[in-house]
Amino acid sequence: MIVEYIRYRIAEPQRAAFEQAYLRAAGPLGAAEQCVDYELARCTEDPAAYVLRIRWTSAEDHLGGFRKGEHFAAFFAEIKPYVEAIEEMRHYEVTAVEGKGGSTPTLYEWAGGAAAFDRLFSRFYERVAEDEILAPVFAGMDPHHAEHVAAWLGEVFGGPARYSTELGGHRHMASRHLGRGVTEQQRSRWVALLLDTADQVGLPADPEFRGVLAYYLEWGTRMALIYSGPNPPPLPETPMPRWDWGITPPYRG
Ligand code: HEM
Repeated sequence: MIVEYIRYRIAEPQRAAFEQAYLRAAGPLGAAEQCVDYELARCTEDPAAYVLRIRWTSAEDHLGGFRKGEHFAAFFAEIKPYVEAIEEMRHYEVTAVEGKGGSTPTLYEWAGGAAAFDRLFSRFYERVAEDEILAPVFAGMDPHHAEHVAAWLGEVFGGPARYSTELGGHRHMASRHLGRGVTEQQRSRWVALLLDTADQVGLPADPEFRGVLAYYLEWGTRMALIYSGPNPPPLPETPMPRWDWGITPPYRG
């Protein structure tokens, strides 16, 4: 991913036409498979100053793909009159300094922090031990298993990086499922029992949180099934997944 910044200086008489032109240019720009997203911002202190920010899948995709592709002509036809007004047009690499602010609580905070995840998984594995479908799968389980899975989900939901720094990280977690031959029946029972336990231990029941929780559990258990099966993919060397609210941010009415 690469970020392109284009800075314009547009005098007052042309501003409305300039923004209208970009509204039309946004059609072909947004249709391009090389374009991740884009925004045009106007400076509040100096309204002649505009910055167009476009995230491209890569600089090569931008220059070789988009510029030579089917959408460029329609895009450029709209913005051509303003090329002279460009003050800067360059690609930037995002550094390690990036992140989210505190305007939206993390899923971890919303759930109730470490105590909530510990409560969820300690109760869950008590119930697993009494469940005829799941008990055999976890018969030889590590005594710290519930605590480790709580640390995993806490980190994935935006909490402290304990699983990746102290407990082996993404690769280790995936490796713990290798060769276990988890069945679809076991997987779906795991999900159903965990969601029911979330009710039992009083995790937030709002649609947004529960929607994301169910989304994560469906994804995670299907990944566990794949890793436990006969042809597992290579173990992940990537950082742990980080889950977010996606298109359903928390409702605070
Ligand atoms: C979202 C879904 C899942 C998550 C987040 C998850 C998480 C984990 C983690 C973090 C570990 C390693 C614990 C450690 O570091 O000691 C683990 C191990 C294990 N998982 Fe999962 N898992 C999921 C789904 C499943 C499913 C569906 C099954 C089977 C029905 C399963 C069976 C096991 C077993 C048997 C182990 C080894 C337990 C032990 O000996 O300690 N997992 N899981």
